[in-house]
Amino acid sequence: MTNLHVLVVGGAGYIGSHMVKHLAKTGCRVTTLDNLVSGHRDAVLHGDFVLGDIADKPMLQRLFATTQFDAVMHFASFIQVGESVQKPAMYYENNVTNTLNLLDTMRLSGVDKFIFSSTAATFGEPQYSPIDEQHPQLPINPYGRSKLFVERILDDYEHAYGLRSVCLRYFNAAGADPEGQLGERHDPETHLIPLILQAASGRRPSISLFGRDYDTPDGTCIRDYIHISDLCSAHWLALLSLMNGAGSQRYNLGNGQGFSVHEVIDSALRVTGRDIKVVDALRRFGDPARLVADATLATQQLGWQPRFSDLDIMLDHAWKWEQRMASG
Ligand SMILES: NC(=O)c1ccc[n+]([C@@H]2O[C@H](COP(=O)([O-])OP(=O)(O)OC[C@H]3O[C@@H](n4cnc5c(N)ncnc54)[C@H](O)[C@@H]3O)[C@@H](O)[C@H]2O)c1
Ligand SMILES: O=c1ccn([C@@H]2O[C@H](COP(=O)(O)OP(=O)(O)O[C@H]3O[C@H](CO)[C@H](O)[C@H](O)[C@H]3O)[C@@H](O)[C@H]2O)c(=O)[nH]1
Repeated sequence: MTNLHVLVVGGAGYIGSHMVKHLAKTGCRVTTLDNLVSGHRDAVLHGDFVLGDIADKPMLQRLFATTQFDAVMHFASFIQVGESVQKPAMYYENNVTNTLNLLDTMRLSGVDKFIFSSTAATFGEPQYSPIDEQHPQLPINPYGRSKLFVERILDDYEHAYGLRSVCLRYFNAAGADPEGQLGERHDPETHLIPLILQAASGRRPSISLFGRDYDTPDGTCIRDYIHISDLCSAHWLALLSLMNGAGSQRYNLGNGQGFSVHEVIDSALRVTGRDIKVVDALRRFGDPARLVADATLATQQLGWQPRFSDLDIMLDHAWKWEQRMASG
């Protein structure tokens, strides 16, 4: 299926830009729609680029009236948990209201396949581990709730309008393009791995370690890091399943293997060979001790197999990108 035309909303961001490259490699036609609020124009390496905001309904209507898309992948949202607690209105507006603009334009234009970036944050405090799709979804912050609302809206839109969707609940996206062309470039950066690597490259004086008193073997939080390339392959398989007529699906995406903050720092020390100054800090509000995915359903139903589950490989790819950034 290489003659598909896919609209990638948020394709100038970290995950979206890798997806654009992945789709182009498969031979798909790709259009990126992004307002560049946090994305980068030079991260869109393939296809057409439309500068626009999904808040702008007339712009969406014009875009869908002039171009026939086979499917939409939606990466655009605000993504910081802490900020969502301070500014919930901003999060609900961009992540929910604006997503509704996109969905309504799609249904009125007859585009009925949608792949949505959901998150582990829809689950809230884990009741058991690893977290499968049956786990209750009880988010504890506006960011997680905004994503869960969209999941629920999508259930209703399939029922009423036949709009089929795959919600992919990523755990911790990590790594960078193995060919070194793309990587993570958030500003401000809040994610652990790029922050550690910025401390290694000298772009930051140190990394703060948020809490050593969690109920985990070394006292630091455990997360399930998933390589960006593996996220892209899951999106591709999800798209194929919708193209083949499957109904809506929801999948948790991770490696099923958790690494503590301490283990991530150790990996960065091995991979970079640099000194990394670690400063102990208080717990960050709202961080569960352990978040690990059970991604069995995605492996069984989509045939998805993560290729880069080795933590050092994720760090190595991210380090190559960080060295590029550090050298300007
Ligand atoms: N990074 C992670 O670990 C992670 C984990 C779980 C889920 N997610 C989800 O994956 C998606 C992508 O995350 P990311 O890390 O690539 O984020 P990102 O901030 O790098 O990318 C988001 C992109 O969307 C664009 N955008 C935002 N609002 C827009 C709007 N109204 N109109 C048009 N474009 C808009 C931004 O300019 C940016 O290019 C997000 O929806 C996020 O919630 C990310
Ligand atoms: O400077 C830092 C940054 C992070 N951490 C720790 O490192 C771990 C990972 O933190 P990240 O900020 O990298 O990632 P999160 O697990 O908080 O967030 C990820 O998972 C969330 C779901 O729970 C959201 O989806 C979010 O977008 C996604 O990046 C956490 O234990 C955090 O406390 C530190 O010790 N120091």
